[in-house]
Amino acid sequence: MPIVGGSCLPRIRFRRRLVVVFVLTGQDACFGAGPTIPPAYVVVGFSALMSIGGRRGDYGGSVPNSFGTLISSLALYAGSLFITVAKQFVESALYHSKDLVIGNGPQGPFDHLFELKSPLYKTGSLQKFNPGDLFLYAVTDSGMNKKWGRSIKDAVKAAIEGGATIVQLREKDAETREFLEAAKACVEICKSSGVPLLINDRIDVALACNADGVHVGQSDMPAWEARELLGPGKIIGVSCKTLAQAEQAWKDGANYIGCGGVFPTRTKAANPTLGIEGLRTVCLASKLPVVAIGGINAGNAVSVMELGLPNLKGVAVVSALFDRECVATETRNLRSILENAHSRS
Ligand SMILES: Cc1ncc(COP(=O)(O)OP(=O)(O)O)c(N)n1
Ligand SMILES: Cc1ncsc1CCOP(=O)(O)O
Repeated sequence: MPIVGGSCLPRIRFRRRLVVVFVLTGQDACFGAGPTIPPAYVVVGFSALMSIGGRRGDYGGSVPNSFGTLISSLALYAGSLFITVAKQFVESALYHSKDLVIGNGPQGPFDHLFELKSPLYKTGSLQKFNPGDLFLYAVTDSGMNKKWGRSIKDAVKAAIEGGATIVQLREKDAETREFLEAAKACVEICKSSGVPLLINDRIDVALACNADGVHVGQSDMPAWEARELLGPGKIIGVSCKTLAQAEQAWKDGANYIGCGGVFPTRTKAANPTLGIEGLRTVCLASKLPVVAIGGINAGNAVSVMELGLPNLKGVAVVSALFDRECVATETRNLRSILENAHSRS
């Protein structure tokens, strides 16, 4: 601080100069590798010095000159030191607990660890993922939308109108440039409705259109590498069929897993079916929220929701929404079925 020069200090007695120097330098000081001195330390140091300096009665009577002031200052100092040490202790415990599995439950008790360690968390710019958004996950398919004469943009608009809570652009056949243009338009639509938009597989497209995140499969870029590229504020979903894959997704910093195919589907070729029991097994082991996918429609969605597992947050659907004439109507219908089932469970 440039003003901590003797000539810049006001004309005051030596002890009070000492106090001013202490206050001005103390606010940026560090003890060894420890934390920055919080303002409370500075205040305490200030009042302690004033109480010592005050013994000779040279401060004009505005600060009480007492041993009590010194004692309460020291008590305040001890209190704030305790809070700092306790905070470090808890953060360190969370850090070292990252890979602990507690029972077989789905709770994932330390899943906020990543956010705690993130610098963005401290600046308040970390976008929090809400697992409840997985409730009705609309996953697009360019082939189906073409078949019904819809653009990706219109399909996404209709799904949101019908009540989709999150959208994924899964455009397997699209050219990159065409896909990026469509993705940018969908980002705008989703942003204005407060619905997160994820891109299937294409981290490059997700970055270019500033999507809310990506969904990756077991043969795509590993989630931890996607996380490094996207940063802590983006949503990452991983397809998982096994307990080991679910465990890995958690370790890699994913936000949720997509588990399926639960029922047989024609949308994804050569995709083994897990069945409801397979879904249950993965959900019970997963420390991340789960969305079920594969052959889910208005006729069987209730059997998925009725599993009643706390980390099974919803269903992801392609053909039951997009291989239909009216996307908004199908989405609305499925949403109401899910809500009814949810309120009963
Ligand atoms: C929510 C959700 N879950 C699973 C998948 C399947 O993803 P992936 O294994 O990458 O297969 P493709 O979608 O790429 O065929 C998904 N897309 N979404
Ligand atoms: C992408 C994907 N991953 C597992 S099953 C599946 C297809 C889901 O499509 P649909 O909802 O039409 O069965």
